[in-house]
Amino acid sequence: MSTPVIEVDRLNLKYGDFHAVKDLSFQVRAGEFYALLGTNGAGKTSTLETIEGHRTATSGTVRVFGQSPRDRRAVRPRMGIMLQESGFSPDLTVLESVRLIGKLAQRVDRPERVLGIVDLTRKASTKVSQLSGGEKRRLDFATAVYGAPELIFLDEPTTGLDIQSRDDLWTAVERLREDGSTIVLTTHYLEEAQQHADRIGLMHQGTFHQEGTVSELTRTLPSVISFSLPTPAPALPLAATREGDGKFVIETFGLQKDLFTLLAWAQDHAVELHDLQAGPTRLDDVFRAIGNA
Ligand SMILES: Nc1ncnc2c1ncn2[C@@H]1O[C@H](COP(=O)(O)OP(=O)(O)OP(=O)(O)O)[C@@H](O)[C@H]1O
Repeated sequence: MSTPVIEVDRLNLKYGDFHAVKDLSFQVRAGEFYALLGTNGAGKTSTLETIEGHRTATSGTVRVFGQSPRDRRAVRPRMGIMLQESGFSPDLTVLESVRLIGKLAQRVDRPERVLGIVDLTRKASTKVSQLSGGEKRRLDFATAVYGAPELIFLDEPTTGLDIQSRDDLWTAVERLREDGSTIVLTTHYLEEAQQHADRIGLMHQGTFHQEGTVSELTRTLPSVISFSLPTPAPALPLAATREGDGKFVIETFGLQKDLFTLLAWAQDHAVELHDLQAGPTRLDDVFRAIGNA
């Protein structure tokens, strides 16, 4: 098997007496989409900054493309990093900023192509200071896209973007993946991680609370069926919790079977189930469960 793109082995990070990352180990393989998620202060940024070469580990090892991320000349041109704030000079135009990205990244590309991908072609000669928040975010995305790097870090990439821009960003990311890029995402928009990530590392207080595919993370919690009933209604065929406004919730590890039982019962009794919803656990629920663990 080929060398993983990222190897983190028993990483520890301390800020003075505070132990922010504790014995963390994980790997990201070539072409994989890995989401590093977690509660506030879990240690995601500290971990990513170490992988990106901005921070030195207190102990443990981090390898990127088999090399130390501190070896910037070897590693840096192969990674594109979209930070939460890129800090472009407000006096530069969009096109000048993209050219600067290219120089710093040391990757070959055409700035006009990159402007097209981030949908800023019409703003090429606009100064950065005059861009809207969403346009600035799309310019940040250009740092990750320029020269289609092998490894791409996306830190809260869709914050402040409208739906169209979000869809466009994910389409661009999927295209980069098709061309073989490895993606590492951090986000608090869990549905985006659920939709796009192959594997998720879920951090809490410096370590992994869970790590695995989306279905491995969500299968530990029951699926949910919810509906409202007109009153009066015959007795339900399954145990359900009654919430306010005539709403019922069934938690189940046998979603298909229980849904069938419920629908057959409704059919037999000519009962109409209002606002019927049924689905697997969402990542949000896995997160909420951390607090209850
Ligand atoms: N330079 C620093 N000095 C001292 N403590 C720090 C420093 N940077 C981070 N920390 C602490 O380390 C812990 C982990 O921080 P980190 O920014 O890595 O978390 P995070 O998972 O990215 O959080 P969030 O989701 O809130 O951005 C936090 O408790 C934070 O207060």
